[in-house]
Amino acid sequence: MTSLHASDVSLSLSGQHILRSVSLSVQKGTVLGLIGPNGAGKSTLLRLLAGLKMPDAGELRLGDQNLFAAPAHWRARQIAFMPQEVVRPPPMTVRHVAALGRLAHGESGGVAYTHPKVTEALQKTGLSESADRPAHRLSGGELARLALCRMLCVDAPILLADEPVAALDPAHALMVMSLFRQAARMDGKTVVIVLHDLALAARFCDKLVLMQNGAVRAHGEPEQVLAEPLVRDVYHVSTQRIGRVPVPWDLCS
Ligand SMILES: Nc1ncnc2c1ncn2[C@@H]1O[C@H](COP(=O)(O)OP(=O)(O)OP(=O)(O)O)[C@@H](O)[C@H]1O
Repeated sequence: MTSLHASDVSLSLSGQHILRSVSLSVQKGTVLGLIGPNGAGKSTLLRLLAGLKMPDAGELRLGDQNLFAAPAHWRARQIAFMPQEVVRPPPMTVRHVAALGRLAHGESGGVAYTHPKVTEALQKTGLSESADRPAHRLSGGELARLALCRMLCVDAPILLADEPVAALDPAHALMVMSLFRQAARMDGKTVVIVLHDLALAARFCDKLVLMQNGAVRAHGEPEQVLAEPLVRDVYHVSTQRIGRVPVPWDLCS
């Protein structure tokens, strides 16, 4: 049930084609990286996969269930979504903000606040010691980890995260990418992550979808998708390899 599929999905906004016949599948227990240049359509596609926006054409399915035919409260328990823009929360403790993730299960107040999933998510995101701090005073990177923590508190089988490591230092970025991989491998979650860091994409994702101008330019194993000619053509950069991991090196004219 927890595989996620987009079939021939298209969307126009303000008269512009934003997504053009996009198809992809993500299997349970795998991490899919969604990569591509700024404006390629990654966030828009992720919002569609989360059921937050309907396509003009095409179909989105969770297993064999049409995403938009299912009730919203069912979707809220199946899919946890971390948006690109992390909003500074009102004056509440870190644990209170994390516990908002339990609203998907109709849980609030003390039930949510003391839920074992909240304690576990705080620990996994390195926020246990900050649990009683005011969340609105956190740094940008700490806020990003809190958004991730709240997403984990939902305990949904599908995790969709839009640039979850963009604001993180290298240690926390590695920790979060390991966390996603572990969620897929150990807990059988279905994970889709929007990423700009090609090295992290190569190392931690099972499959990559490379988007360009609202369409899928390439999809498959990281080594195929991150082949030098393709990266050069789409991103206009050359790469140097550290082992099998490509690192953007120079701008190409
Ligand atoms: N409401 C809207 N109306 C018109 N155009 C929009 C709207 N929302 C997004 N777009 C356009 O759709 C395109 C894709 O945006 P999207 O945010 O999905 O790209 P992205 O690949 O996530 O980019 P980035 O890497 O910069 O975050 C962009 O050109 C953007 O300007």
